[in-house]
Amino acid sequence: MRIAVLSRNPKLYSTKRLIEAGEKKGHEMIVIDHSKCSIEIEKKKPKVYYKGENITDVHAIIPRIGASVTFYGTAVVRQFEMMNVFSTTESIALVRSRDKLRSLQILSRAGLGLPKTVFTNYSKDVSTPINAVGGAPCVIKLLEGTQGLGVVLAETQKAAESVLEAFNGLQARVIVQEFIKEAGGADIRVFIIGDRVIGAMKRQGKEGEFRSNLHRGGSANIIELSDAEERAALKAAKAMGLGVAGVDMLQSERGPLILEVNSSPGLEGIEAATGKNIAGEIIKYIERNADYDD
Ligand SMILES: Nc1ncnc2c1ncn2[C@@H]1O[C@H](COP(=O)(O)OP(=O)(O)OP(=O)(O)O)[C@@H](O)[C@H]1O
Ligand SMILES: [Mg+2]
Ligand SMILES: [Mg+2]
Repeated sequence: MRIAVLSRNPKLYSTKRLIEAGEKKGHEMIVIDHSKCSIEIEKKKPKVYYKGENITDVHAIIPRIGASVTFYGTAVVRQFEMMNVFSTTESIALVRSRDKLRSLQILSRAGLGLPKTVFTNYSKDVSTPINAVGGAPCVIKLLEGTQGLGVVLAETQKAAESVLEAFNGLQARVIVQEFIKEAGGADIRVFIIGDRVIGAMKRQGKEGEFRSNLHRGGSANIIELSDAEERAALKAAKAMGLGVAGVDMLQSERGPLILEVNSSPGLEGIEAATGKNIAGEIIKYIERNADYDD
């Protein structure tokens, strides 16, 4: 098969690993920088151009679309779908996953445990949303934050109110969320491919840090999931329509609580923590699902 990894940087760990894993299984692997593609639309003849070349003979794509290029990257993925190319991430699911609020709404409908979350339209009344999640301490998150940036723990009612006032005054979109103290600065990342859990790790924030993101200095270890955690992760990925997903959850007194579902989950942390060939599993997923005759 000819498989394209949509990635802006061929040197990234995840991109390199996917290329390596695909080549090992005898596939022709190429990297396409989606931000440099152009899209041609006319009756029944969808085309993607990259570096002046019409891309015609790709059997599958693996989108690795960064948060800053979601709009254009999704358009390129959608165009490949129009060309009947199999994508490990459907464009519609990619869009869904990039909106924290929309994601939480979908997960809530699926009946999944979530930290209680409130969203208002830059409301001047800041005490009501804070009280609705149980008052301080509470978490205030920028909707478009990533890698733990834009996630604030407000420890007192006064701090929560002034942070929320500041964000609302700047017209920055934020959610106010119940703080899950018993998670102890840790979360669980579950890596899902198809309808199976491929690996899971527990990430612990560094001393004195409530955010467990590896980018914020957290550390990761392999973990055995409980049945409830495994079920919740699979259900979350399914509700979002993602075939490849990184589900983040907190362990709480009332069971697993889903934080978010990532559509381009990184491979480095999870491969290191679990010692598994996750890139190889993504290639196998393509082999099972892409339409291709030898
Ligand atoms: N409600 C909460 N209660 C306790 N801890 C939380 C809560 N929300 C987030 N955290 C901690 O903060 C970390 C970062 O939060 P979150 O995953 O929501 O934002 P993000 O990592 O910036 O988003 P993204 O993963 O999209 O980049 C989580 O991994 C978790 O450790
Ligand atoms: Mg996160
Ligand atoms: Mg994320």
